[in-house]
Amino acid sequence: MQVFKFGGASVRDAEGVINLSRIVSTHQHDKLLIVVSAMGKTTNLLEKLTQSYFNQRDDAFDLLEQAKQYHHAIMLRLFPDNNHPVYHEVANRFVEIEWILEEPPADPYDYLYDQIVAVGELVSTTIVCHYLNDVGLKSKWVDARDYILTDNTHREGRVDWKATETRIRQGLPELLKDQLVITQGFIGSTSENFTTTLGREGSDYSAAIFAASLDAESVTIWKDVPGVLNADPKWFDQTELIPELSYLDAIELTYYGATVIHPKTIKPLQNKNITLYVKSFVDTDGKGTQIRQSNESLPVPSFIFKVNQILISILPKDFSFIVEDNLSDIFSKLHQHHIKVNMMHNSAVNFSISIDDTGENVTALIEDLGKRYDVHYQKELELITIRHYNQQTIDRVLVGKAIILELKDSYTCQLLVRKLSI
Ligand SMILES: Nc1ncnc2c1ncn2[C@@H]1O[C@H](COP(=O)(O)OP(=O)(O)O)[C@@H](O)[C@H]1O
Ligand SMILES: N[C@@H](CC(=O)OP(=O)(O)O)C(=O)O
Repeated sequence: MQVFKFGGASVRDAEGVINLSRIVSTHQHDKLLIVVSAMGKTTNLLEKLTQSYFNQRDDAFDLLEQAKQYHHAIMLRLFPDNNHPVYHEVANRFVEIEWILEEPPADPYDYLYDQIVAVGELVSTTIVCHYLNDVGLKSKWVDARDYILTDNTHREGRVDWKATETRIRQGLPELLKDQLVITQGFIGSTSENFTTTLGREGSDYSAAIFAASLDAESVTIWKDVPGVLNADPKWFDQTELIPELSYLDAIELTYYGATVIHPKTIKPLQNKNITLYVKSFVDTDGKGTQIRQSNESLPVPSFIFKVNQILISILPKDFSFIVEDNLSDIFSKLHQHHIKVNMMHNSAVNFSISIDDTGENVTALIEDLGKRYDVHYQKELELITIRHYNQQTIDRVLVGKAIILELKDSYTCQLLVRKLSI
């Protein structure tokens, strides 16, 4: 059997859903599990709605209305009969958010976030599943929360692999025998049946969880790019397609921030030796990228750009050394504030980290660190990672930039840079 994953970009409008059905129809004789994300930018919108509700601002209902209208417009194109059951089912999903909004917030933010934001995936899969059935592709809607079990770390649920594998193996092979199975990416549930999410862009990871648990032959992630390129085309012109990639290089590229695949996706597939294809949903005949076990190294240098970096330098107040005790304290604070380090460097009296400048939680971290250390920071930096670098590639990315911090090992060069004002 195979697993397909369609992200938000692929189902951002009615044409996207029609295109999905075309792709699926060419595989209708295969056993196929289809993982779908929320449509377009729905997750961002529901995230905004959650913030608005939690802070008791008055636009939460307007944002909900926007989400409803957006999906309604898509449904009008796909389901001309306005008595079609999809309208009622989707309306019921949005009612779950309305119920939450009607009471003042009494639960922690992260918990509320998961209950609200998950509706994006529940709605998109309802629409996709009805459409596939309408065009003659027999499909069964499955609630991913019945299969993917996590701990209760809301917004970053950690998968209970044993329980998840057992549920998936018990339930899904039978359903896959004579129909397509459509389910949600990104969402799971705790053992007490509370909805959790797996972290932003986590639908790729969901696809890998289902595939690994079902010993799938392959996973195909359908994207708006021809495959994995040697840089994000949004930042770099003249990108090259990487036709084949080893699991190791794919893990490294995504770890350093190549957002084309969620970083947690590769490992479960590597463990089961399942091939991952990244293909274009626009040019479906294109070869795309094949990721599998290989000793071949990356054929071309690859670039990863991360903007909006903040470099935080942490110094003990009494000019003592940065020792294990300080380091363990700093790492535990990073963990408490849910902060991922993109680059780090230490000297005897200074520990520096580059992180995404995500606003409130970074401010809280700096305040917290300030209680025990002297803390300095520089904002608006850019982190450039080059995998399989050489001097020419370094020179190419440094035009108009000044290096703040540079780290190199035999395969990877990381440059934290500031734009030079002209
Ligand atoms: N190395 C890369 N190769 C291809 N695309 C990349 C790369 N790095 C980042 N991207 C970006 O990833 C995007 C696709 O991922 P994403 O927007 O998350 O898709 P989806 O929402 O469908 O899951 C592309 O539009 C591209 O801008
Ligand atoms: N909808 C979620 C999960 C996801 O993976 O989406 P996408 O496949 O569109 O990146 C998000 O936007 O974070």
